[in-house]
Amino acid sequence: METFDYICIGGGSGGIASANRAAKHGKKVALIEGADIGGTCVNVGCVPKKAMWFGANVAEAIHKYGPDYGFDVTVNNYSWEVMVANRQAYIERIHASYDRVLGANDITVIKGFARFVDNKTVEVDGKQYTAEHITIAVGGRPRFPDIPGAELGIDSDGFFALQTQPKRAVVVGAGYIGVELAGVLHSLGTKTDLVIRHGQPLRHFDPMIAETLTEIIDSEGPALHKFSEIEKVEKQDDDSLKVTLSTGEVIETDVLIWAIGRVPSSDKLALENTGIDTDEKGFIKVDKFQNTTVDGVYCVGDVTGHAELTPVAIKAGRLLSERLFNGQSDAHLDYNLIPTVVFSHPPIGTVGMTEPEAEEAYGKENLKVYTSSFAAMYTAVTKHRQATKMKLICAGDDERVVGLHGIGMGMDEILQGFAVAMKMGATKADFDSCIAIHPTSAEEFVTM
Ligand SMILES: Cc1cc2nc3c(=O)[nH]c(=O)nc-3n(C[C@H](O)[C@H](O)[C@H](O)COP(=O)(O)OP(=O)(O)OC[C@H]3O[C@@H](n4cnc5c(N)ncnc54)[C@H](O)[C@@H]3O)c2cc1C
Ligand SMILES: NC(=O)c1ccc[n+]([C@@H]2O[C@H](COP(=O)([O-])OP(=O)(O)OC[C@H]3O[C@@H](n4cnc5c(N)ncnc54)[C@H](O)[C@@H]3O)[C@@H](O)[C@H]2O)c1
Repeated sequence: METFDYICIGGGSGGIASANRAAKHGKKVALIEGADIGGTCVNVGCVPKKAMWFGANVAEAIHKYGPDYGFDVTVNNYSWEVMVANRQAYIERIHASYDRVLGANDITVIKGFARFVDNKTVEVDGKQYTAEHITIAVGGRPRFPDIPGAELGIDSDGFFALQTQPKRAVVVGAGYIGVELAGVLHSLGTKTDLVIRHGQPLRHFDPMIAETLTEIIDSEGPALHKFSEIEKVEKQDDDSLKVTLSTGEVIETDVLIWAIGRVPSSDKLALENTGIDTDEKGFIKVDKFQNTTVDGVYCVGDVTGHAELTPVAIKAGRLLSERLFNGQSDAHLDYNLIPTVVFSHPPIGTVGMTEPEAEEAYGKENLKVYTSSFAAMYTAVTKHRQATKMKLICAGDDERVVGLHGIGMGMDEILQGFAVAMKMGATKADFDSCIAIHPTSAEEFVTM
């Protein structure tokens, strides 16, 4: 049995970050990864998604907005294949950079899937490893529904594996992934249908966001099928799919993409050999220090079920190593005010409470809500005017900003700085005291 100071199971966002930080503090570290280094974010998540979102924006600039800026362009061809090749080459460079850093930090990378033998021992391909400290960072995987023909569909991993552009696609799910993938496909020219169970996508976001996104999708596409579930999927003679909705509607398509949520990958760890508890969905239970129910075993990232975002996994992993190996006994992640962006068309940025959440927390009478609505200037000079909407939710006599929400072009890049201000406890007066940058969309947040 090989012994380390620290073992991280899962070479994704959380595992790599925690392993590198522990090694920086002089520890002998092993990182166990069964698939590609970088995990979900690098291989089948944030990175390839964002690359394709940029591609979709190029398509919109050429086809939708370019003509009104005076461009008379003839596009000879759009090659999905070229885009995929360049995207994957970029991902290969990220792999190489990870390998370099892990190597420079003297981290032992063990290829294979780990399972627990007992609280202190893990096994990979028949070989056993032990460490005083073990962190689980195994992330999750997409969920498939239990309906006839579900297996004929693909998930977000399958979407990134597509080597040619589908002419037609049905995307199912009203969350981040459904909205983002449907937006990308639609902008790149695939005839896209987005099927959702309720009346609006992203309905857990602030109502202004969900309403505005719905209005924009209703007018610009993709085709939105509300209050609809998929009843069955059938393969046709020409290999296309026939998708029957609960409304009786039938859609013929080339690909069906399930984006109905993800499940934690805790089920393959043989946790029954340990005292590690999970909840009923399989998420590993942790306290605020990322401790599991077993001493010396910790857990970070998506498999904890808290805020499934890459920077959250990274930060939790680094802070854990600071606590374990650098004497920072109180180091832990503050899960409040986590900013998040949905790369929809247009993008959405949100940090803090939604209006209903703030009403619940502070009482409606103690809130002041400021809003702004205008056409994004980039689109205002074209015939494709697109709304931008912003909202500030302020609480108490000092009008502390407790929620900031926006949908519109540029919102993805606008959010970060305002999130810093909110972390520092900014009030409406602080926002007002800052001089606007003109002409931008961001200035609306300081001129409401
Ligand atoms: C389509 C999509 C788009 C996304 N876009 C964004 C975005 O724009 N911004 C953002 O912040 N987040 C985004 N996310 C979420 C983000 O990818 C995750 O929150 C993040 O990757 C979680 O990191 P993690 O370390 O918990 O797990 P992961 O990154 O999933 O890494 C877990 C790793 O563990 C490995 N593993 C699993 N079981 C074992 C085992 N038994 N032994 C060894 N290794 C194992 C897996 O192979 C995997 O590599 C997106 C996710 C998806 C699916
Ligand atoms: N931009 C980003 O930061 C980004 C992008 C993608 C994913 N993520 C992260 O990954 C997580 C997972 O994303 P996701 O989109 O898979 O999950 P999600 O939980 O955001 O959305 C899943 C959606 O599927 C719906 N759904 C569930 N069962 C269904 C069924 N049987 N039929 C139809 N619809 C069904 C749900 O109502 C929900 O709207 C997100 O919560 C987010 O934290 C982040």
